[in-house]
Amino acid sequence: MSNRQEQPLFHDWFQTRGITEVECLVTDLTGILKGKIMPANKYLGGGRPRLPDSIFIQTVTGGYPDDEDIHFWNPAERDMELVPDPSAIYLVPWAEDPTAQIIHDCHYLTGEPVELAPRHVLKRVLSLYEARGWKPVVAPEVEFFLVKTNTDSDYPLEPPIGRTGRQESSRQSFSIDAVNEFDPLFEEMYDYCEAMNLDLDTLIHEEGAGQMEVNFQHGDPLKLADQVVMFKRTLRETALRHGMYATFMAKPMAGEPGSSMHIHQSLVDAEEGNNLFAGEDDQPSRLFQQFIGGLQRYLPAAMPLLAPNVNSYRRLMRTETSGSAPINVEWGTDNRTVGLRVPVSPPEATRVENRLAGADANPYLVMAASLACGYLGMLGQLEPRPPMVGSAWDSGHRLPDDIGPALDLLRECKPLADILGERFTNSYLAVKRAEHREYFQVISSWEREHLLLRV
Ligand SMILES: NC(=O)CC[C@H](N)C(=O)O
Repeated sequence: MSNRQEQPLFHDWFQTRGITEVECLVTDLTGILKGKIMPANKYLGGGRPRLPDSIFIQTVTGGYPDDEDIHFWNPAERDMELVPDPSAIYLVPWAEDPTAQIIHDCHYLTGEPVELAPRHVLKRVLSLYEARGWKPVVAPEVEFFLVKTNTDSDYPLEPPIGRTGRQESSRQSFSIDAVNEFDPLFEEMYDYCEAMNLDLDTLIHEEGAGQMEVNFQHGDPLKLADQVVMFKRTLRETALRHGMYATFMAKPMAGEPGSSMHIHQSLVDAEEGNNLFAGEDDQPSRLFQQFIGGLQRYLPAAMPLLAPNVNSYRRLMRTETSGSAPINVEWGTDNRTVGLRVPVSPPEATRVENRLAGADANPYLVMAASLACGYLGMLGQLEPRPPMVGSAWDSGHRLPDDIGPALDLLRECKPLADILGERFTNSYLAVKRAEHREYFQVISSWEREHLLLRV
């Protein structure tokens, strides 16, 4: 690829901030940032950085799927060129030397985009909307826990010590002072986010000990997925600087609720900007109903993208500490027991909040999957089931309860694979199966506790 239209823009951006170093970033399937670090002058003057496309068939532990799962794979790793997105350039506010971090797309040397890249998968879904004159709008809400640093993986995580020198020991949902326990950390987090132009809206204390949530301003899905990736990195870094870990695991502690990544979704006319989910007489539109019909039909098969780890399904179990994590695909007005909540709002803000994804998921893939399901519903004019009134905890259409059955559903769902891309879907399935097999080789403390001397 020889065009370099973005070069003058980067040149000015770098010059204004005295940038000496560039981190070229690509998100892998898990959401881990991979890439290359380059001196700024080399980045501006030289060729584009390259990576092998095998970064997209790596498991979270850095392994690769077995041969039988990967028969579709070309054994020769192909090189990809990293192409920067000029709208995804951020400062690294904690770096000593002025450093830029830029999110890149991946292209083969022939110029075709790499279908395995999560950012490409989201772009692919968005292009289907664009072709119909539709523009989806999303607002993510991301939960996380602050925990004490922990270097022994066999040892359970613990809530951190706040400014008072104490650990939280009761439910502190929405408490301002429980957030302020970590004031120096959050002050720095806000400074960093401001320096990076991340559109944070609110910060609240969630139900768990040391569990918080940030909400983002609604906007374009690609931009917001980029921002969630950047936010996770920023918060992890800030917490480390304050002697803690920030974790986005879906269920980090057994006796505490899990962490979600709720996504509010609406649809606007690309030209006029009016909300297409708002109907006549304050009623939601047919498109809105069909979007929900699509979520209900296809989300069970999309669960491996919304709940991608063994740990994700621990959040989705009905227990005393499951803490409003829904385990169904029902919908209802202002109902937090359903997977698809419709907040009470003026017609122009008509939207549905998909509450199923865990905070551990890759935001590009969560948005791609959820928007793909809604798109299929609108295309097929699917009718939703009647809205749920009252609690859906013990009723409603169930979801797969583990990653294994969830992967089986995805493998059998051709309409989703067609939208997300067949090569991507096959690779994703193979990588997740490999991770599941690897997990199964670890003998847990539960087995030692209960089986060692009894069976
Ligand atoms: N704010 C909430 O609704 C809590 C969500 C819950 N923590 C979950 O994992 O889904």
